[in-house]
Amino acid sequence: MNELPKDAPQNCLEIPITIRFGDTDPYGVVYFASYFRYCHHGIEELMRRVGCPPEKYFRDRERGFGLPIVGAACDFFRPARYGDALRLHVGVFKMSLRAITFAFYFFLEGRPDAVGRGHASMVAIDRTWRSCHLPEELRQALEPYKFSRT
Ligand SMILES: CC(C)(COP(=O)(O)OP(=O)(O)OC[C@H]1O[C@@H](n2cnc3c(N)ncnc32)[C@H](O)[C@@H]1OP(=O)(O)O)[C@@H](O)C(=O)NCCC(=O)NCCSC(=O)c1cc(O)c2ccccc2c1O
Repeated sequence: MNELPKDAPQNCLEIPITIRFGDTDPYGVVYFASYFRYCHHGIEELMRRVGCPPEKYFRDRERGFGLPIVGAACDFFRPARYGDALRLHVGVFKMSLRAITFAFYFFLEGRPDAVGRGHASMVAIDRTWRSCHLPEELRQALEPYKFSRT
């Protein structure tokens, strides 16, 4: 997403990522699909941090809603390898009444510039799998992590 700021804003949540052997390709470089798993991990950790646990909010049978991913993309600027210390910064790039776009920045220890950057969008759906309003308490809880709070 071209509109993503180059640098991670200050109000992101920072999460250490352990690179597992199985996350890498035959050259020991983190495989692209693993980054998407790290991104989802970032969403889960952010939701936990704001008091909206993913196990309750991803799929709530009682209230009848879910939060599927409708789009995701990542750019990779430098390789990360097995044994590297990776840090993920996750924040909310955009949030409307029905959809949230999270942004992700990956950093390696000792490097100021992100080695990878990406985004993923979730849409609230109702029991009929049509979009509906996000739970208001989730929107409010994520507000402090929005990139620009206008
Ligand atoms: C989810 C849909 C049913 C939405 O379609 P619908 O027609 O009802 O809604 P709109 O198209 O009008 O969109 C509403 C709202 O969302 C924004 N939006 C839609 N698509 C995108 C997108 N690609 N990127 C960004 N934003 C998007 C749109 O602009 C509107 O915003 P407003 O601001 O205007 O309100 C339908 O899209 C659908 O069924 N999609 C398929 C979803 C799917 O199969 N995904 C595959 C992966 S599933 C997955 O990975 C997954 C991950 C999880 O973490 C889950 C957690 C919990 C439950 C399920 C999960 C899950 O399946």
